Amino acid sequence: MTHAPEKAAANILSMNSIEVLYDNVMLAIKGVSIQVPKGGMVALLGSNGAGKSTTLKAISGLLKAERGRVSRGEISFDGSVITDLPAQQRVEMGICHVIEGRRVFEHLTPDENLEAAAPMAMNRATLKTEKQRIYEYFPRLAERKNSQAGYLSGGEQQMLAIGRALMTQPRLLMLDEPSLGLAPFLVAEIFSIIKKINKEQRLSVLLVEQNALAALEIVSDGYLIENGRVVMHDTAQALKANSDIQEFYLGGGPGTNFHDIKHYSRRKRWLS
Ligand SMILES: Nc1ncnc2c1ncn2[C@@H]1O[C@H](COP(=O)(O)OP(=O)(O)OP(=O)(O)O)[C@@H](O)[C@H]1O
Repeated sequence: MTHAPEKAAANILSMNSIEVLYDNVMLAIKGVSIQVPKGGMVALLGSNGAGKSTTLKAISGLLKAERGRVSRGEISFDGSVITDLPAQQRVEMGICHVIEGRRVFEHLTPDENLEAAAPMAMNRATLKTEKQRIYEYFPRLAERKNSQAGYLSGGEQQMLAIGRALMTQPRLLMLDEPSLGLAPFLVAEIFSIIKKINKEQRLSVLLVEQNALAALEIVSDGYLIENGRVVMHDTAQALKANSDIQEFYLGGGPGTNFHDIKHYSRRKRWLS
């Protein structure tokens, strides 16, 4: 593993030597430690099956629904240990996990989707202000706010999924593959909005992505996970300049196809 970037800011999330077991036998995460600074934006990169989604589920508490559990290590959120807390309690603390696949209520309008995501205790005036704030970040959603969400494009549904997450007024936003299946121009649009929200609201973001090129444009630093382990952690700038990362994840090497490159010795070492 390369050296970690130096950090002065306090961390909103600290995950220390976490192991995750599925079905009591399948060790999916093997001693992962990651930190997200308050107001920071960090990426979790890696290929299919590396353990990125499992890491997010360990933080949000969604493992239980999949017969998974944290078998070792500790997770702290803003100084409090949350490793064994129920998922709902973590939501109330401000942890919001947008799972892969842009889940929205397809039969409702975007406006109704946003309202349904708001905490029960939110009053009408705040609800209106919060929706307005989200429409300002996502003008495309404002244009379609009274259409049926099921008829929105993939990019608009992803915007709505993020908008729904923002309605919960999170302190840590975790996004799982927001770029999945989207055209590059839409990925660029959505990522620049995420960056804007991070900067303007000082919202801490943990971004899981296979699209390393897009992710490294907006985060301050990133962790590379392979086979359930962190194999590299560095600043986004250093990761972009790293020849292994360029070869295997940024398409800069001799082969961009996974089947072409999987025999490279360094990556084989990461996967061992
Ligand atoms: N519910 C589950 N039960 C058993 N094994 C699982 C479960 N979910 C994931 N795994 C296994 O855990 C490992 C990590 O999977 P995970 O979904 O976290 O990877 P990922 O990096 O998010 O990959 P992808 O980008 O394909 O979603 C994989 O080997 C996967 O098969």
